[in-house]
Amino acid sequence: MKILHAKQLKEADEYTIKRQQLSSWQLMERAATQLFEWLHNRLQQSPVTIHLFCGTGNNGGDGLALARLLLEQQYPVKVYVVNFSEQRSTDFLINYNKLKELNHWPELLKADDALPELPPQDIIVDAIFGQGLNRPAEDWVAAIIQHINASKAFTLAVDVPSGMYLDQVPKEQDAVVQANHTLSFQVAKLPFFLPQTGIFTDTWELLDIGLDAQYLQEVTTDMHLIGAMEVLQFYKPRKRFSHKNTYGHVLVIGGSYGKMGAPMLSAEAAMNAGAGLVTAYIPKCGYQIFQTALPEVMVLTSRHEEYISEIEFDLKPTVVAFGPGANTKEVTIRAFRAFLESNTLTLVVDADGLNILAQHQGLLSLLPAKTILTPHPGELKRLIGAWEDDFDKLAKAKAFAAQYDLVLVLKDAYTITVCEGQLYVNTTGNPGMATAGSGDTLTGIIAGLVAQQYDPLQAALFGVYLHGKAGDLSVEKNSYQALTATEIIDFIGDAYLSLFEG
Ligand SMILES: NC(=O)C1=CN([C@@H]2O[C@H](COP(=O)(O)OP(=O)(O)OC[C@H]3O[C@@H](n4cnc5c(N)ncnc54)[C@H](O)[C@@H]3O)[C@@H](O)[C@H]2O)[C@@H](O)CC1
Ligand SMILES: [K+]
Repeated sequence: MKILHAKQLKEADEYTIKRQQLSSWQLMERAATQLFEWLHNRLQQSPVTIHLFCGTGNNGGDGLALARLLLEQQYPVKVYVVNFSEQRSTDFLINYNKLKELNHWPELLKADDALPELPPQDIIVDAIFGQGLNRPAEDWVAAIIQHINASKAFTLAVDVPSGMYLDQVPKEQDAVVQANHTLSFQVAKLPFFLPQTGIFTDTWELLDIGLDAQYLQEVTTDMHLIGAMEVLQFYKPRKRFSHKNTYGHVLVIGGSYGKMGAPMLSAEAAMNAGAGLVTAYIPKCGYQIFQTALPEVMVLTSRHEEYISEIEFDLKPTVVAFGPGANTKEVTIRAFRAFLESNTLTLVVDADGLNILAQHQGLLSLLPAKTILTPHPGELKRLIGAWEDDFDKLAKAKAFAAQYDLVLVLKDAYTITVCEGQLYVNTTGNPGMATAGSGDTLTGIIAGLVAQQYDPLQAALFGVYLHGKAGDLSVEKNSYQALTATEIIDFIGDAYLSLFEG
């Protein structure tokens, strides 16, 4: 699914109005009807007081139209117009008049007005600002937002929590509505997925308001949401007439004394993701434990007992995953450099591999095209330097990925993969996955997919999706707290199966 920029969302509106021969008021009515039905389905006429805070633009217009639909069904409704501008939008005015025709007069809120009481059992609808926000709210409007946030009432935001921008982080956090749920129109918004802005709504969902399908299909964007539908488009079914060599050979290079679990998790995950063969290249001290714990995995050892001292092997892997548990000893760095100088295989680099690249940035130009790097925020900062905010982080990540022709997987609550100027936002995963070894399993899954002939970008997108889905399926049985990396591996199979359910 596409994620659109504010300008494109406006265009989608305009095309819809033109092609479906609607008035803009009718489109707003569609939006308000969807909002109404959402609430009505849940409230079933229970007499809960609904406080609607409406701005003077179209977001406010949505709020006023919703208030009318609620009043028509006898819901107790209190409407406040946050009167921040005398320039009221046309559709705001139409809906304002329609409300008055029902003999309902909204309360106008201006600077210094007393604010209404908002008891915890009531519902607040936030329709102050939508996508049109283009500067910080004035102090008295921010005070209304703070008043909403101080209430324990359930807060439902219309389109976006008021104060949230589509393309920047708000300067003042407390001038943004803290929504319990957001009902957003048709298309997902980038700030829902970023750590600094995603915090303004606990949950969100999209309401289909019938925007022009042709426009949505044809518009080109650089932001994409990746779910089951998207990964199924490049899913490769297993062939009946095939053998283990059909599905490639992953070589996992890593491990050091005390950190042998990391490459074990990667190797096992690569196996479960479907690689034909997996070999681990580790320091000698890990030999026995590897051979005992993972009978499917072949093992080569480096000469040193406790860490990788050279990388020399006499086999032809399809893909190399370097880094899990590898350590950053000088001798390991030298071995990695020598390996990179002659390597042409697709590479996945994680953990200490990323730390080595961050410390020795000259090595970056030795990476083959479309090398997959999988940094968590700390590793990313070491690689690309500090950023001002999440939007700046994405801009810097794009530039870095372009400079070295990388597939850059930015691990986070919503992992974003960056490649050739495009952002791919993953939709699976949960906070239980913030646990030791989770990243090592992701590295293994991605390598396992490259082995099966997915191109590096597809492998990264599919790998991130499967990893998150495995985590989601696992918490259904295990809870967030008890989720471990090993369980993520155990659920890779269920994650595959879930692609074909419903
Ligand atoms: N296809 C869609 O996405 C649809 C959008 N609709 C609604 O329209 C909204 C966008 O409406 P608008 O463009 O009118 O904008 P908003 O209602 O978000 O903002 C109101 C206006 O206030 C002004 N403004 C911006 N920042 C301000 C500030 N800090 N203080 C005071 N004034 C400020 C701007 O001129 C802006 O146009 C969407 O968020 C959505 O709720 C719906 O009506 C239905 C269709
Ligand atoms: K809003």
